[in-house]
Amino acid sequence: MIKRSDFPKDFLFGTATAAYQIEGAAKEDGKGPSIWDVFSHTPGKTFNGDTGDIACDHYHRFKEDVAIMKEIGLNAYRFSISWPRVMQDGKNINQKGIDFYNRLVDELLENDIIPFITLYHWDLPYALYEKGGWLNDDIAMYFRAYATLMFNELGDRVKHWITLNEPWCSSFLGYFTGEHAPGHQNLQEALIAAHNLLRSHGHAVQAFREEVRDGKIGLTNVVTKVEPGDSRPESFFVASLVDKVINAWFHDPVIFGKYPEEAVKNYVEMGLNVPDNDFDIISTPIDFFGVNYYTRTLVVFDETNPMKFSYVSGDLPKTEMGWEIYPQGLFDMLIYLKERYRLPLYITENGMAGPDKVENGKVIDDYRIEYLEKHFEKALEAINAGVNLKGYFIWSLLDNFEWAYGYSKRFGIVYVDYNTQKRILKKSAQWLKEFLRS
Ligand SMILES: CO[C@H](O)c1c[n+]2c([nH]1)[C@H](O)[C@@H](O)[C@H](O)[C@H]2CO
Repeated sequence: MIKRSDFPKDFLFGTATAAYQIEGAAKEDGKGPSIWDVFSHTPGKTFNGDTGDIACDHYHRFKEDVAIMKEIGLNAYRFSISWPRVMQDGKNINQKGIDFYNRLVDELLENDIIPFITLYHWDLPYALYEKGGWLNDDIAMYFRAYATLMFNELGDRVKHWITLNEPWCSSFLGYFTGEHAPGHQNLQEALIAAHNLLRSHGHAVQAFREEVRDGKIGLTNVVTKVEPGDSRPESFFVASLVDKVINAWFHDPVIFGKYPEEAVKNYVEMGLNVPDNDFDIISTPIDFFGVNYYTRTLVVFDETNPMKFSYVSGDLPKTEMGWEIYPQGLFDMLIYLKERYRLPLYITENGMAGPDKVENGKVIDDYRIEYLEKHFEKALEAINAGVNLKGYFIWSLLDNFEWAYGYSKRFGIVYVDYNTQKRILKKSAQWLKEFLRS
């Protein structure tokens, strides 16, 4: 049985959340609309028409939520800042919004919890979307100004920053598949958005070096073990390409100053233009990568698809998201990232959606305890294999707004009754509390 004492003494165990998924107060104290406020209010875009208008009401209940982290014994907390809450139109400063984050940071520090801030977790100010959003090259300057503001406001107390959460999702789900805000379906736009997200990342890192000299800054990406779903050589080929797009497209430019050539060639052969400017800014040195790992990805060759591949579902046990439970993939990808990029790593998200039900006032989520235990074991195995892994943030502290799935998927170690906003520590939270003392 794995114990906390098996991990390095200074290893961080935390939970992760995001502003739009938990805060609520969507129009309070001067907050402006984000693309997710508009997208979730657009009929048909989210399960049941769910929105983040109230969510977990964390904007008003943050002290209670910090107290829960403290009770469990967590020593770190990753959260995101709502850009339109602190700059309603992406430009003008909203002091009331900034004051909320000052209160949250102070509450965390008073409870000996280290804050990790994500500057962008998908909630772009709608006013900037109306100026072209991630398709407008000027967005990098707006993002730099926003980042500089937050570094100046919180950088005296917050020493760990993440520029972007999963730019792959923001660009490919937001501009190609259309599953996420702003709901475009254009692969060329996705490539332009991806590049402007990376340019914005680079500008924020440059601003950070000027404003917070004693801090650490990184980038969090989707990381998934991509494998062929059958034994055809063509499937091995497309799996290698998909691997480059998901696992290298947003890592390579930041470290090597260029996109993975195989993937560039594939896009060019499709008649697409791959942006190639500002790689010197994009590759401004960072201090760590954040790793969001949940599952593996199986792909097969599919000539009926313009992209020549299709996702397929594997035979392993799955979570409520339909994602296979595959802890070995975490180990494999941590080793891959270490050997390719040689940077310190934090697991900035790992967790599962479960069929969580309240019975007699309790939520018995043994499946989540098993999931976490198996992934903790693989993280420790990676550390013992030489990976410089410095922390692990469980997704998530609270059940929350799961984007297009609305409130139908529960990832929290703490159950949220959305009718009453009552929090109930699930069995997994109790297990974690014991683990952190072991
Ligand atoms: C393949 O999973 C992705 O890496 C991923 C999973 N998740 C994420 N990214 C996002 O960062 C969170 O906002 C989601 O709530 C969370 C759970 O879906």
